[in-house]
Amino acid sequence: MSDLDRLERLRGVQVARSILEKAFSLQLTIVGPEGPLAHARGGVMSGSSEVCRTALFTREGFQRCDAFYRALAADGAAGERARPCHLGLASIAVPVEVGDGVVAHVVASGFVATALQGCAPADPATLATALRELDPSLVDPSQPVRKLPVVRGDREQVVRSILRTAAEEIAEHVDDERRRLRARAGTSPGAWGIVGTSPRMREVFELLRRVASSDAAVLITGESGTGKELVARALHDHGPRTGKPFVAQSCGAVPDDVLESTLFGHVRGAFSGAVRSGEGLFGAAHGGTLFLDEVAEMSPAMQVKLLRVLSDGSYLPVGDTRPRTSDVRVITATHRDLAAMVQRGEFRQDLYYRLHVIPIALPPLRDRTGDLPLLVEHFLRDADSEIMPTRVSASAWRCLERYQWPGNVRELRAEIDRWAVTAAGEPEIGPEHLSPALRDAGGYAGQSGGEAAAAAASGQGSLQAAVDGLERAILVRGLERTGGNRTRLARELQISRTTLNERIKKFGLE
Ligand SMILES: Nc1ncnc2c1ncn2[C@@H]1O[C@H](COP(=O)(O)OP(=O)(O)OP(=O)(O)O)[C@@H](O)[C@H]1O
Repeated sequence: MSDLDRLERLRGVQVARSILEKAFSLQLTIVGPEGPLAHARGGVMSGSSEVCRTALFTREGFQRCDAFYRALAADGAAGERARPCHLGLASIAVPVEVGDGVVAHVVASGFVATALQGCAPADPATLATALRELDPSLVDPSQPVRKLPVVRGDREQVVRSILRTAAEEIAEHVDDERRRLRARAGTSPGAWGIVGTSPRMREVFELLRRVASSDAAVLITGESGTGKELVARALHDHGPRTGKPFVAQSCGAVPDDVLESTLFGHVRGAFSGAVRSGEGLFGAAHGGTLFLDEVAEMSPAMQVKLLRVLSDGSYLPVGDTRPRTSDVRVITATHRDLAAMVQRGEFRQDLYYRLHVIPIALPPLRDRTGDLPLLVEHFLRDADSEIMPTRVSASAWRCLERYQWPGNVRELRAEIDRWAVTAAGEPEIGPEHLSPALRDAGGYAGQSGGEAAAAAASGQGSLQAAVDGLERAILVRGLERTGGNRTRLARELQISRTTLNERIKKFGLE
């Protein structure tokens, strides 16, 4: 259910609508920044007068009516206002104010006003001409024109106060909802369950805060392991669909027929092996969020099917002829440049526009190394291993910072999990405990002591390599500990200074 849907269902709004319809034959519409909800669905507003319905049945009439409401919502004028629509019919709009902003308008429209400032009483002949202009085939438009609801001066105040009551109820609801979301999400990074305080991540959090409470389509881009699924889940958890299902599916490397039945379900006998019907993910995620990862990998045929369900919420299970509908917020992600794919004709442009209403670009880890300390702390805490050191030496930090992290945060997490083995029982994490690629990045070549120990313990590799690895690790740590004081280190290791020098040279530790 979208935000506007919820507003339409508020009790105060329903009562106001019913009074306006029954006592005044007027329609009530909530108009958000994207226009009226009923229009967004391609429908006619409830209680529309016959004239409005007639006009709305033509494409041109629908577009003009929609443009009128959008202009009304975008109009910067403060306070209540009365305007004539494209047909010359009157409307009264009351703003819904939350904080210092206007989030929507509650509008009564489609009537003739006898004494409304800014709206001359509509003249039936002009109206009939306006209707015929929309569609010359309209049969005698003067008929519906005669049945137009009329609001006389004295009743206008009653209409306004009904609209105000509805607007106040909506404002209260939006305010409550915002406070609730702020309390849960806040703007603080940690509150999203996503670690990072770098400027790039702060921009991401700000975007998340703005879009979590809406149903707007979000396209998350970023290299593999940058946290795209984490972000999609955070959007779900901090939005109005929390508590409903969150379902994730990758579209990469999945054959079309499998992906189709996974997403849309199938009926019994639809394909060999389909002994019973199966609900697809669109059905399973009803009311919640469906996260489609690697959306760029979808075949053209699947792109058409996705476009359809995004357009009107309907889809066909494999082997079925009856369309189903589902209310799902779809969030998509890709590591590819979708805009460039559209240009090359590899991805449908119409689908692209549907998907990337709100683009969120996640930076690669190498572009936000300032977040490394927090991330490392976070994963060390997560690893919760009693034998793993929680301190990282300065030289190990140098490796972490210089490394390019092609696998991004996922790779960092795996690296830290590895330390539970390579650095078990050590006082701190040193370069020798890191993976070879990380050590190389920091200028510490060779096999680490931890690796050598792990290899020796598992009986893999030569004994000499294991002994060398251990010896090297002892020297590296010793040099760090003593600040490079070889006399002290030689004493500690109970070897001569000459032997120590030889060893240091052998392992290239000068
Ligand atoms: N900023 C972050 N804070 C904490 N954990 C993170 C962050 N970013 C990513 N992670 C963790 O890294 C791992 C990978 O994240 P995720 O699966 O969301 O990445 P992805 O971009 O969707 O990857 P792929 O494109 O390969 O599917 C997960 O374990 C996730 O929890």
